[in-house]
Amino acid sequence: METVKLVAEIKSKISKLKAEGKTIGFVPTMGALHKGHLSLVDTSVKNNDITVVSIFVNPTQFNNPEDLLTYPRTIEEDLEKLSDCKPDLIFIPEVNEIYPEPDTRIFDFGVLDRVMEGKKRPGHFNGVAQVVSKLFDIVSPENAYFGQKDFQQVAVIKQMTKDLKLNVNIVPCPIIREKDGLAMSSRNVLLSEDQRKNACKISETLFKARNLVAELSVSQLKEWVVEEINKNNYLSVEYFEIVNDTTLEVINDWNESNNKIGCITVQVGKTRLIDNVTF
Ligand SMILES: Nc1ncnc2c1ncn2[C@@H]1O[C@H](COP(=O)(O)OP(=O)(O)OP(=O)(O)O)[C@@H](O)[C@H]1O
Ligand SMILES: CC(C)(CO)[C@@H](O)C(=O)[O-]
Ligand code: BAL
Repeated sequence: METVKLVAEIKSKISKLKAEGKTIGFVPTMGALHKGHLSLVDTSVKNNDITVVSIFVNPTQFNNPEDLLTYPRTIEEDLEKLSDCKPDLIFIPEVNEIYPEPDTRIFDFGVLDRVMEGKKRPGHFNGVAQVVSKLFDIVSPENAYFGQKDFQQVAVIKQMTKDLKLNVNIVPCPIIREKDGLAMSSRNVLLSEDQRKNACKISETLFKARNLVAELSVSQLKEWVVEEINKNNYLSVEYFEIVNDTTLEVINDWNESNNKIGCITVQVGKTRLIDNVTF
């Protein structure tokens, strides 16, 4: 496992590997790694000759300056955890390596960016698209691995790859959860002990909701989920939407689509957590 900081250096290493016919798998991350990230790395290592992991807290995707400032940074521990998964290259660039000048590109993802996280975090997915397109250009992967926890992000990145005609296969990977059901997330370390204990109510409620589909209409079920979670003093639902899992259009009737996903964002003190389940 080798750590590289410079764009020119990683590009040159990758072009040599490609000339030898090696396939490249890529796992972009913002660090503060947990078993969710490591599951993506394991999948890439299994399915590619070479795995590249990037650790870069991308400033252009943060709409909230305090969120950027408090985002957990644990590089030494991250490298330690990664060494067990045996990826080949770890790319840890400084901000000016990725943005030698400001990225002024504006992407249009239509509905994909107008609902849920796109609506609540203006500019967020534009920043994600900026950094991921730059990273794809640097790493030239055949396969890139993303977690389904960030369900909307996967949809946006698939669309970006199509729009920019990039030859990268986007591989969505399942959500890895803590024992009590809480979706693993780098931001979980920001929770107090009490907040952490109560946060499992989010996934618990989503799983219970799946059993209520036969009894409740879409709007009744949405109300039930929000009320159930908000009963807990530590949790405050920002939104819960049930959407078509491809178009992300909001669903008002169970028969509108076969493939439905319920996406939630919950404020736990100052920390925003997201999760989702299929319906
Ligand atoms: N619990 C999880 N299971 C599977 N993949 C995950 C999980 N958590 C994050 N990932 C994926 O890891 C990649 C990097 O995510 P990122 O570094 O933002 O971590 P994160 O845990 O999502 O942090 P946060 O949500 O606090 O930003 C993304 O593709 C993300 O979807
Ligand atoms: C894909 C990503 C690494 C881009 O900064 C980030 O949004 C993330 O960690 O999910
Ligand atoms: N995992 C998504 C990155 C973010 O919240 O900015």
